[in-house]
Amino acid sequence: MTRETMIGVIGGSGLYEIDGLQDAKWVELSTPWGAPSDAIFTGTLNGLPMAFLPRHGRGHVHSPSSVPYRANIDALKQLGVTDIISVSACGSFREEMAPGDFVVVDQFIDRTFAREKSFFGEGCVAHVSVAHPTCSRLSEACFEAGKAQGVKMHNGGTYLAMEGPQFSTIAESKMYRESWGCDVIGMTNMPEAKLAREAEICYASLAMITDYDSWHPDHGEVDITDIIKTLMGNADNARGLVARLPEILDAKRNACEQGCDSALEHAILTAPEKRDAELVANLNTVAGRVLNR
Ligand SMILES: CSC[C@H]1O[C@H](OP(=O)(O)O)[C@H](O)[C@@H]1O
Ligand SMILES: Nc1ncnc2[nH]cnc12
Repeated sequence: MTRETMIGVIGGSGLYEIDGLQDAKWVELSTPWGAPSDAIFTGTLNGLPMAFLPRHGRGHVHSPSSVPYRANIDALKQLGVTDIISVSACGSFREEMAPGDFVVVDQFIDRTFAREKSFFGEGCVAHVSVAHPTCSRLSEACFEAGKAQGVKMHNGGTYLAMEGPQFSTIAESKMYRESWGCDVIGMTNMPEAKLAREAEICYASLAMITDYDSWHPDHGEVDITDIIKTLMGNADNARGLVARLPEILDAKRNACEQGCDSALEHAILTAPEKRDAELVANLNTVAGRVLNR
């Protein structure tokens, strides 16, 4: 099955707008899961359709715990987004992953606990695999685009998703780094990546390193003022990286070889006659492909 590529960029802290889109407009959408974080900026970038959504809203209104993750993914899917690039500010647990570097994340440890994590539930139960939570084809494209942009890129890394909003204690930071083998830490990629998989959208995560969290003996504790300074430079590089994606990604593509866009094929366990009609109606955008056949 060939499909038209449409890129969705979720901009994290410091990335609230992108430029260079042709025929650009802000689109307001509603979803069964509430309103998305903000209106979505749509247009084409060098011939490729693109949608940009600031995760925290313009002006940074939503905290990591209150970002409407389900509404964001549903709204991007409504627009026809096939590939999500999630851009996030992160702390680093590795000396060699320095502030200013980007990491193409390929694994997560989810320590969040105060968020809705699934579109499914009572009356329509589904279990998708997130063993490989990011799309390798899309991640590779981000890695190449970052290198072309001149950013120091790291290919692969484990992202610890914490609830926040406070940063970690030194004991937590050392545990995530030494015992759990994590590479970076942030507050937002979970449940975002899980929801993108449930919605059958390819997902890649670009972690922009802003600090060394609190484990590093020479860097002291996380300082939000330093983070913001680093974010300014990072955000320009993130915009540059995104602008290079149309040179790398095909405008039409085949089904995802990894199966991101068929994740729901056998995932729904609830028998058709036992399904909750209201939930099924709410799932129309994300799971209509399998529920309506
Ligand atoms: C600006 S420091 C903490 C803040 O930054 C990250 O946001 P995002 O992932 O949206 O870039 C982190 O997760 C926290 O929300
Ligand atoms: N050290 C850190 N911990 C959690 N989220 C972050 N975002 C940026 N730096 C972070």
